[in-house]
Amino acid sequence: MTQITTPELAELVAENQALRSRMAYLLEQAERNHSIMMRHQAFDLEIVGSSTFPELVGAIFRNLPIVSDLDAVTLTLMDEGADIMTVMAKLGVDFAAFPDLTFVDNVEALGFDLGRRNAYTPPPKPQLCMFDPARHCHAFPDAPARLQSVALVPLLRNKRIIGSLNLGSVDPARFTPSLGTDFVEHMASIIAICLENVISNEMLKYIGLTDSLTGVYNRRYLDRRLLEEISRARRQDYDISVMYLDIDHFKRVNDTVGHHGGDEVLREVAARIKAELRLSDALARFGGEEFVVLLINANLDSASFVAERIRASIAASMIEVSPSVRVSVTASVGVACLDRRDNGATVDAAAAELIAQADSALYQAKDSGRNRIVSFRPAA
Ligand SMILES: Nc1nc2c(ncn2[C@@H]2O[C@H](COP(=O)(O)OP(=O)(O)OP(=O)(O)O)[C@@H](O)[C@H]2O)c(=O)[nH]1
Repeated sequence: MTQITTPELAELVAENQALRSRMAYLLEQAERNHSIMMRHQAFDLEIVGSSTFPELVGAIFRNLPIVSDLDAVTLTLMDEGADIMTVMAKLGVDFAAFPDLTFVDNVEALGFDLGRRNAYTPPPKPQLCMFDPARHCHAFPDAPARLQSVALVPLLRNKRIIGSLNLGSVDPARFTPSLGTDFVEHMASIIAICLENVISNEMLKYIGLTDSLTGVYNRRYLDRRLLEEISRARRQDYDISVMYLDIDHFKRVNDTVGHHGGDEVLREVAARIKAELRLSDALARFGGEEFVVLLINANLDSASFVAERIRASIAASMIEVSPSVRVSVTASVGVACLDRRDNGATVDAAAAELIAQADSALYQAKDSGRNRIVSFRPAA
């Protein structure tokens, strides 16, 4: 039997200790990686589950800095023609709540190295580099102090660049050109899918709620909104009114200037009505040459006052339907205010009643000569 000498024993003990501490270190690393992976999985699940644009963008800005231990996260989205911004604003998205979200109207403004591109050119790679305020001011409009290194990661859908996910750190070694980009590319691909998904959902929602000719809301939207507003007005005890507007002798307008000219008149009338309203009011085309306006926090007198302003603005000047053709139009308006003494009626019944009252006032306006407003006065 061989004897272990004291020095050999000491060496073995030291080796054992080194192995133990190495194993403890590896275990700690594995646990850390596991917890990072779990956090990222939870993040992925949250963004995949976001059904609206503000929900998704909010989740990214709120969680990604924590999950990925970042000091700045911003998003730049491609929005040629400002369609996304317009639709989101119409759907009530408050952009002031997302200062780290910006839009550009051309892909060059994203700052990627695009070179000469054709259908076969691979998509641009993420840029990992030191933060340069002059070069990166668009990606980080509100860069935190001491920002040192950044990653600008293209958001790609079917090789199309839909934007850029911009990550920043105060650690200069966090994003360097020599670092692998698989991880950030994977993260950006999930974010890109989610963004494309919610944006197209919001677009569909918008198309389903708006009138394609005039761009104002359609009847479906107003019917739904009216129910919500009646419930809220009852709860919070304020007045809401409805205005039913019909262009006078519109058949004659069409006969005179043609159907396209008539369409132009409808657009201009919608614009003139809108110009007299507050942001909280809702304007819808109910069909044909009829528009309905829902006025929030307006009693019969103030709604009638707004209606008179609208009537006057439509009658005030001729509408140019083409460079050489102009036409004069007038409109009749019926106005009614929600009767809040009648709290027993269901919200549906109250909505139908309110519209019917405005409609009957409109008929009176037509009957008594057109180009006028009539307010519905309920029996005392
Ligand atoms: N250009 C255009 N015309 C439309 C549209 N929808 C409905 N109309 C026309 O609107 C006209 C409505 O005519 P009427 O309902 O008879 O009413 P009016 O001529 O406005 O007469 P009063 O309402 O009684 O003042 C019809 O000629 C429809 O063809 C549209 O989207 N575009």
